[in-house]
Amino acid sequence: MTTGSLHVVLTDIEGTTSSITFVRDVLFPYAKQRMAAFLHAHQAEPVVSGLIAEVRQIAELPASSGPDALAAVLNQWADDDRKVPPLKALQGLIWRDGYESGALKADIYPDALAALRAWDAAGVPIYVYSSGSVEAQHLFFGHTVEGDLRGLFQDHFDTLTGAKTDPGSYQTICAITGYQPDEVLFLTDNPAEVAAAHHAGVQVVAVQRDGGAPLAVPVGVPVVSSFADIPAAMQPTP
Ligand SMILES: CSCCC(=O)C(=O)COP(=O)(O)O
Ligand SMILES: [Mg+2]
Repeated sequence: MTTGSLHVVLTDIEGTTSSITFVRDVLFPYAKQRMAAFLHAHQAEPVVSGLIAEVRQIAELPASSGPDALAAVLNQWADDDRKVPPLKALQGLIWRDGYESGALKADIYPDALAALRAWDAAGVPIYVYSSGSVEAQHLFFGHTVEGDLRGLFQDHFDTLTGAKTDPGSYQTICAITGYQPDEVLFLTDNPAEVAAAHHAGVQVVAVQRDGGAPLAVPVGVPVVSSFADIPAAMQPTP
């Protein structure tokens, strides 16, 4: 743990700022139920057709595979919570309608919102790193139960920057944002992400929400159940 040397926040979404329940029980089913129809309707559009080509390549499907076969693969990936970039991008495209119609409203833990607002007010830059696509992250924070929160964030990263379980991804984010790893406070609920960021030299606080099973984290990494419990020595300053 360091004192007074943290100058930027990098946060995960699902299980950290916001509940796993909303993502798994609301967002994922919403996309799953609409995946086949979405592919049928939009397969000729350049963005969607590029994503379909990626799915075919990753799943080793023939070029003749149609929307129903593709949707079956994509929905299985979603059920397995695979963080495959074209799946995450397609989910984001499908969620757009739900957010814009008001059918979807993202949640955010009150303690997370309070801390994010306080850091932002103090001039601490806040970045998001989630497996959800950058597009999905904008939609998520643009349509929360607390209104449009996009202004809190400096920028967003997704798995196009690299897997969240790869230490190199955190080094890439540091290079892009211009911070040294030990200046970055990363918040996440995922032990594999904790380990990867810690390995990269990033300062990590593990977040364990809703009384889940104890997180196995490297020695010295604090585990909190609320952003309000982030140790004073790890509070970022501008
Ligand atoms: C941007 S909201 C959707 C979240 C999502 O699709 C996901 O896979 C959650 O991943 P995270 O890295 O935020 O735990
Ligand atoms: Mg998470």
